[in-house]
Amino acid sequence: MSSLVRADKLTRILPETVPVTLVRDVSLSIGEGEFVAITGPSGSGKSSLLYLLGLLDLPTSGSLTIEGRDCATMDDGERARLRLERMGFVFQFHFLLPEFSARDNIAIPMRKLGRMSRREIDDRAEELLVSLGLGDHVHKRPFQLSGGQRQRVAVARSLANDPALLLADEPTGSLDSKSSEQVFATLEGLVREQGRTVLVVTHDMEMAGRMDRRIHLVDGMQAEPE
Ligand SMILES: Nc1ncnc2c1ncn2[C@@H]1O[C@H](COP(=O)(O)OP(=O)(O)OP(=O)(O)O)[C@@H](O)[C@H]1O
Repeated sequence: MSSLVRADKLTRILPETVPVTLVRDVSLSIGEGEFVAITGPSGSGKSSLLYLLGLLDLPTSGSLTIEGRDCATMDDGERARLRLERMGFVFQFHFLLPEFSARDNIAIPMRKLGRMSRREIDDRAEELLVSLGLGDHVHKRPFQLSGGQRQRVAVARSLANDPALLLADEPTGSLDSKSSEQVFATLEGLVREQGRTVLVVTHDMEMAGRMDRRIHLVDGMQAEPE
């Protein structure tokens, strides 16, 4: 299995008067098609690690390669391009634009990438919605959808540019148990049926147990899962 993400002693320290360590010496390798949980107590650095792996934050030291490319040598524009082309993000809150339909929300990253015609973009957005069981909701706006449906639209949006890596930060954290299960099943399907690579920050040990493996953090450092 080739390594999609490789981190070596990744460390992020905030340069406050008293420096704050968010992540310290995390080394990992994530292969294509893996479904990986990032777990740990509240405040252990899970989101901070995900932001580093997703190039949303920069490490203080250590190295990170994505698809064999050293991220330290990239400028802001190159990192933004890599995120847009190769990564998808899902957060605890959906961050859909309220005035746009489900389809038009999904179109946004494709328009930004600028590789397809408007027609192609609309078709792909609809296909993504259909593939996630949301074919009846193409033209609905976020307020017309349930919490779980909105989050699945956010998952569809994260897939818009066909990312190699999907990063999700507590994607079921604000959902009821039924919607959580649907969103989790959607993410699981992306790995098991489409061979995508998905990293999920989660507090939910039952969900983490259904994934391929766990990266467990305590005080910003890797630890054995309890
Ligand atoms: N900008 C910041 N300034 C100061 N401290 C911060 C900042 N960002 C994060 N922290 C602290 O760093 C630690 C790690 O935060 P992080 O959000 O990564 O943890 P987490 O494991 O994702 O937590 P949770 O499960 O509660 O979301 C926490 O103690 C947090 O309070």
